[in-house]
Order: sequence, then structure tokens, then C-alpha cells
Amino acid sequence: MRVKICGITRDEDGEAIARMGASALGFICVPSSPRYVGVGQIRQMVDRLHSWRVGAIGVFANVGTEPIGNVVREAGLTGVQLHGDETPEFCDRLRAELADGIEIIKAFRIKSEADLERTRLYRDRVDTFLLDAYHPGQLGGTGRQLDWTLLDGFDPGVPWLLAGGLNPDNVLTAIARVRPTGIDLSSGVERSPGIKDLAKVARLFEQLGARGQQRP
Ligand SMILES: O=C(O)c1ccccc1N[C@@H]1O[C@H](COP(=O)(O)O)[C@@H](O)[C@H]1O
Repeated sequence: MRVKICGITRDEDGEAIARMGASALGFICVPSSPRYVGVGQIRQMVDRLHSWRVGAIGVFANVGTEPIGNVVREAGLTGVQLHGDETPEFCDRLRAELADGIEIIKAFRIKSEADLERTRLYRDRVDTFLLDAYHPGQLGGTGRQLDWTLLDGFDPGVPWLLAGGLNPDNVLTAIARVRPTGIDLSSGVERSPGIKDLAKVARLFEQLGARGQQRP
């Protein structure tokens, strides 16, 4: 089970969570978010993570391919998460901008079957899907669950992460019900926006037990 913990803003949180066994850490590059971190700060955190086998994913929404490429290179990211309204063609252009091996995760905010259907258009263009809850006026980090019943039989043909309102108390039910390739948590393991609650993160990994983490 791949485990991504998103919204890291402090060196000490990143290091502790990498040590606990996270596959990837997420850094919010969306300026309107309370979890926003600048490129210099991300670089500093990424440098401190070099001894851990952990991915470093930048989360972007509705910005150009060139600024994303610049942040990826300057911060030393291993991947990007597109959390806005990026088109399939945008994903192709971004692929051309990024070095080989940089992971592209496309996030979808799901409120209906039609949203799930739309994910098909991205299948051959990105590496990984992420399904999050839709909440009007907010891009992410909402702490809200999407309607898991919509995901019955969802099999996109690419690895995919379940996100949206996951926490140590509901994560095992979510995995058993939805069977994603991986999970992504942010506000469910926080004390306040951007400040992780390491006791909650530890409880999450206890819950996950011997499942083992995969791919940075
Ligand atoms: O966390 C944010 O502030 C954020 C801002 C803009 C885009 C995405 C953001 N977070 C992503 O939201 C999901 C779910 O978060 P939660 O677990 O429900 O709090 C997660 O993928 C974050 O990467």
C-alpha cells in the first residue's frame, strides 16, 4: 500500500513521517492554501530527506507548465500532483517539460459518475490518479470524504490514490471498501493546517501494520 502524507510545512514533521514509513510526502505549492510552502523551503526539506527512500511531490493547481518545471528542478521534487482543472493536453505538455522519471499525479474532485468517467481521458497521459472529494470553492485539504459508493468497481488501469477526509479511524474501512492502490492523507493527521500531529501519523501506521509501503 502506497502512503502519501500531504501538506508538510516543517522539516521535523517531514523527517519524522519519512522515518515512520511514508512512501511520499506532499508539499502544497498553491499560494492560497494555509499549507503553502515556497520553493526554497521545499528544497531545504527535500535535502533533509535524502537518506530516506521517500518521494517528494509538489501539489499545484491551474498554473503553467514552465513554473511547475522550475519548481520541480529547483526543489528537487520526484513528482507533481495536479489538483486543479488541468486538461489532458496540459498533462502532455507538462510531460514534455519534465525530466524522465518525474511522476505526474492527476487529482480529480469527484461528485458524480461523470467525474469518474472523465478520468479515462487521462489514462495514457499521467502515471497515477488521485481521487479527492468535491467541495465548492475549495481545491483540497477539505477533510471531507467523497462518496465511496461511487467507486464500486472503479478500475482505472493505472495506480490510484484515495484521498479526502482519511484519518487513522477510517483508513482501514476505506481500504477494505474501496481497494485503492494507495492512500493520501492531509488534514486527518494534523493539529492545525500545515502542522502535522505525529501521534496521529504514528497511529495511522500502526493501523496499516505490516502492509508495507510501496513506491516513493
Ligand atoms: O491541502 C491543501 O491545502 C490543498 C490545497 C490545494 C490543493 C490540494 C490540497 N490538498 C490535497 O487535498 C487532498 C485531501 O486532503 P484531506 O486529507 O481531505 O485534508 C490531499 O490530496 C491533499 O494533497
